[in-house]
Amino acid sequence: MAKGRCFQLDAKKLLFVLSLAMVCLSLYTFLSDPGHVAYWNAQPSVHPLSVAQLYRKKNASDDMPANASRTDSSGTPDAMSTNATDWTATKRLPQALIIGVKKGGTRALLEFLRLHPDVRAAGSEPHFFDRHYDRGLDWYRSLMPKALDGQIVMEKTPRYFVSADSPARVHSMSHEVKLIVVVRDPITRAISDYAQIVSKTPGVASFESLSFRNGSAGVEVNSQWSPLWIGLYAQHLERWLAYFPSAQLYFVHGERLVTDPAGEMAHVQDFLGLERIVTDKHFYFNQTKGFPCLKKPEGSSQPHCLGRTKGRAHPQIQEEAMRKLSEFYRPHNVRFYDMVGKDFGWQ
Ligand SMILES: Nc1ncnc2c1ncn2[C@@H]1O[C@H](COP(=O)(O)OS(=O)(=O)O)[C@@H](OP(=O)(O)O)[C@H]1O
Repeated sequence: MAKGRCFQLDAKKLLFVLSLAMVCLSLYTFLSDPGHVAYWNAQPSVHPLSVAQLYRKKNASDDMPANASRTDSSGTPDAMSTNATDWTATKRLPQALIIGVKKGGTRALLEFLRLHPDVRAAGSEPHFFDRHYDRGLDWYRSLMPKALDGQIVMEKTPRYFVSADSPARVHSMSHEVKLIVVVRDPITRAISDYAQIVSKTPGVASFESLSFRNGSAGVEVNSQWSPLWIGLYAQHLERWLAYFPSAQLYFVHGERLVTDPAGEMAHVQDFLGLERIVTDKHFYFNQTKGFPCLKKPEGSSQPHCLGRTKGRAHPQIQEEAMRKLSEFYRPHNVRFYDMVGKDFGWQ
């Protein structure tokens, strides 16, 4: 009888141990399934390290960041991540915009910024706030590349700077968005704009004849002509300052972006709160092009210069016209320097 009871107790213990083992086994199987881990890591996935930091850790021996090694064709991180389930890339609205100016060097700036592992940028100009606003924010978001938490999403549309509706619309998307404007001597900018017009519309009237018209007080500057009107930076900036504090805007010196790209990029990275990863190591001066080019652009290991539409030959403008335009822009430029607290040195 006692023997039988003892056997009954042992059987109970055995059953208990077996059940415990089953529970442990199920728990182990559950946790080691990546699907479940991904579930627990479901977005928003906040990684304690920025992509730049992870990039450096993993590529300590390689001094050239190239987004290509981190993304597949859809822009989804792959090869770089040590554990793919740590990463959840999503499409987000931009936190920074290059809003202008047309012909200021906006494409160059965007391409330079794309070298940064913490930047994800839309390739073409969305023109959302000036032309396609009625398509809605979901449409706009769909144009953005996928980005990880910690990465800054950006786009460039130089028309925004001069578009009357854009400041209010951008503000209603985000009060905190960072705004970058690449500015360049308004006269050179106008000539660059004109060179583009000529390339698209051969036979167009001369720059001089479009720049001036007969007014009541004799020949006057035709400030309504778009290439000249865009250069009235102070006037356009006023509209943005009605919505955003000046600390939220950064003005890139367009001329210096050509002569000292790394120096300008240091300021831009600081403004965006990024580590200074894009440096002089990334640029070389291409004598044939006459501009700085990239040693290894995003998505390629080959040196790359911007295309033929960037760095066009400018027509020679008559001295008298240059003098009059310089006189015309002087007070506008001075006002602009006062507004931004920086003298760009345009004559
Ligand atoms: N690295 C590099 N390579 C080539 N071009 C460079 C570079 N950096 C600045 N720039 C200047 O960029 C000018 C074109 O400006 P944008 O890109 O803003 O033009 S656009 O508004 O998008 O059409 C373009 O103007 P143009 O020289 O008049 O063609 C260039 O002067």
